[in-house]
Amino acid sequence: MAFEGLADRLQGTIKKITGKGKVSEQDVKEMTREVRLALLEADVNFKVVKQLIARIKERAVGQEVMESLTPGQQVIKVVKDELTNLMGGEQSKIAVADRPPTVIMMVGLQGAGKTTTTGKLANHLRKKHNRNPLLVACDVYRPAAIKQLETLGTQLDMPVFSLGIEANPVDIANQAIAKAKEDHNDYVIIDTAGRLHVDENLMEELQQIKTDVKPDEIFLVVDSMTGQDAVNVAESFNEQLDITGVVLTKLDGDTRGGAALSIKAVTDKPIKFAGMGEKLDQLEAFHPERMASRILGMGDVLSLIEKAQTNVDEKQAKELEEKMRTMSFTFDDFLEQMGQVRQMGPLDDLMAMIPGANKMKGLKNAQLDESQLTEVEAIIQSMTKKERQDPAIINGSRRKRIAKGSGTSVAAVNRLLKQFSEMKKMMKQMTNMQKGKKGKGGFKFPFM
Ligand SMILES: Nc1nc2c(ncn2[C@@H]2O[C@H](COP(=O)(O)OP(=O)(O)OP(=O)(O)O)[C@@H](O)[C@H]2O)c(=O)[nH]1
Repeated sequence: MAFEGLADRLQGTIKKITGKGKVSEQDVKEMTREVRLALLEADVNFKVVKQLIARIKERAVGQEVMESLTPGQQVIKVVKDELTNLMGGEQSKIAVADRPPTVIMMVGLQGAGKTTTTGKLANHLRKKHNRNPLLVACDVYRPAAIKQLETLGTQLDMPVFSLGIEANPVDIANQAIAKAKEDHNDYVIIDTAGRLHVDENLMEELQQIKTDVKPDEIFLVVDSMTGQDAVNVAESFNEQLDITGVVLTKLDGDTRGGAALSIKAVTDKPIKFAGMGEKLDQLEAFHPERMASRILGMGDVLSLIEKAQTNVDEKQAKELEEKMRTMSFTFDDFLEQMGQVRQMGPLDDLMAMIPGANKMKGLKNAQLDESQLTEVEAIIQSMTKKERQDPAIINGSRRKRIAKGSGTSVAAVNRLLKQFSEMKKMMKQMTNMQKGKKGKGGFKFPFM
């Protein structure tokens, strides 16, 4: 899970100070020392750490904390603010050219995930912004790279412009832009060549494309798992190309987060997007504040809601809400609900967005296991239609049969039936509470 190692350490540290009614300078000193160590261990650039700690210290012993009624919490707010600022403060939006098409040039080293990200970005622009991009294959040194982009284009059902490996990348880019104007593509995303290392010839070629094409954005794609190496690569590309933003890939596997926390401070260029998996819909706009929240275990409810809005069918959600209110929610609905939650991505990532979920005892290793979801689905599928609607009729011998049919155990079946009945009880209580408050039910199912 992204930032897991860093998050674990920081959360332990801040827990100690959160509840304090009084915060002494000594407390702040101890906390900042631990934060400093946690960040260095996460491979955050040491200069960046030094400056950050100085700012946290200054604010944490300042008036805003000392005169506050909840100094412990106020200190954590300072840490969160400063982490947010470190990652760029506000979310940085993607450019829109006055006259279409908007041209985005993708640059980066080989293997960083440039081509995959080109596809993901095109998908994001279409899904979230209703745009109609043209993808351009400018990596003429590797025929496989052109093929890879064409395959992505087919998967996404999007046009890909290529002139094979004989043409000059500057010509390809120019002709692609002319074609985009003709075909009314409002974005042109150029996938350029990568190299194993920062190399003079490559930079010259990229500079030529830049001078000729005048892109609205130059996105550097870096692999976040490479930590400070990614920061050094970003520094070189920025010096030579004056990039406009960074896309951090493979953040899903980056438990440390050193690149994410250092890149903005070192290059002064914002992180625009984060790659959270290999699939084409696993690209997220980068929100510094939400990321800081996740690192500090405060959850990221906004991203969760946005994910739910994209992946959960609104009509089905309304129907489900109605069923819950009228208490006619069955195992069939439960199965459907699970399917929708699954579409939202790996459970671990979802849980990281729920405030405090990582602190719930047993949740981390027990209930987050995908195989358990599969088990639950198998059990429900082994019930008869009648049983799914009214699980109270499932007696001892049926429990055994269901366990056998689903390849699980009677204990697992019993557990699920118990959980379901408890969930219904809880729904009833919540519905009653809502009724008491508003006179009318308005219960919302989690994730919706
Ligand atoms: N887990 C994970 N894998 C990713 C992500 N982004 C890219 N990858 C994987 O990283 C590998 C390299 O990606 P490519 O897109 O082929 O790399 P590239 O930078 O275009 O490489 P060149 O075309 O050689 O320059 C592929 O296996 C991708 O699936 C991400 O956000 N998360």
